Amino acid sequence: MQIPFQKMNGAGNDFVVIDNRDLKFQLSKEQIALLCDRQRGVGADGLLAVEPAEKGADFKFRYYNADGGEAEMCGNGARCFGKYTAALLGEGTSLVTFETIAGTLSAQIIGDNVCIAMSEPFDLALHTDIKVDGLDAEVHVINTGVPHVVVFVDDLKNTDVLKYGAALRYHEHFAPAGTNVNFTQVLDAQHIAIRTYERGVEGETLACGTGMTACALIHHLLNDAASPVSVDVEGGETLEIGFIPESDKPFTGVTLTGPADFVFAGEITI
Ligand SMILES: N[C@@H](CCC[C@H](N)C(=O)O)C(=O)O
Repeated sequence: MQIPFQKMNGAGNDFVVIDNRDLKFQLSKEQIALLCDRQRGVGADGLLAVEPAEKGADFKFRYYNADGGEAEMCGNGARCFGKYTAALLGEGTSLVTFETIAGTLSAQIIGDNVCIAMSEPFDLALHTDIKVDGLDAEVHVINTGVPHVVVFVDDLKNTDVLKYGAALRYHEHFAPAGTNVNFTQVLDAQHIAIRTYERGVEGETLACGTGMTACALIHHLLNDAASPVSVDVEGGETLEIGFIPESDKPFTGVTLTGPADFVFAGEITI
């Protein structure tokens, strides 16, 4: 089977994007994992497929992790998907809507950046009693489209993201679905840095959009940060999270703004 693809990058989180509007590709988990394999395939943290909308939006968004498993949403992927599908709709398109498992979202193209209107967060739990050996820090939980754990640390650079990330990702509390795990350091009231262990990649990625959203929102709840919060990611970029705090639910109006870049286009036979 020959598959034309576009390789894209959102703040160092990279994706294979395929146009499947005619649903001609029915890829298995193994085939998706092969496309994402950095030695045997194109290489990426995940695969995005553009499919026809079913609920009135412009498109349907499908996201698969590098292991071939489908996830509900991907923040950096959503920015890449927004930029890719805006180009499909024609030059000058600045707003695209798409259906994800986490709800219908929109992407606004603003110069080189893309701003995603995110789904309403849920499953918020601050100061949980979840513990892992050797990690002396509180664990906070929130779902920003996919499940996330947030741990505040004083020394992000020297935090063992792989060890503690894997311990929390596979913690019985989150079984069987598992969770993504973010370590975050407060730089100042409006500025944090994060490193993320991603479920489905089973390692650290250079950025995680839903993860930085989770960290910024919990930074607001615990430390009273105002909107927007700037977030430094391991890939070197700084992105912005906006939100409207609510009295009767965690947040509305959550936005994720950052880069989305075309890297190269190609065709692969699998
Ligand atoms: N890279 C992502 C999140 C992708 C999904 C995640 N690995 C999961 O399985 O929940 C992002 O930018 O949000």
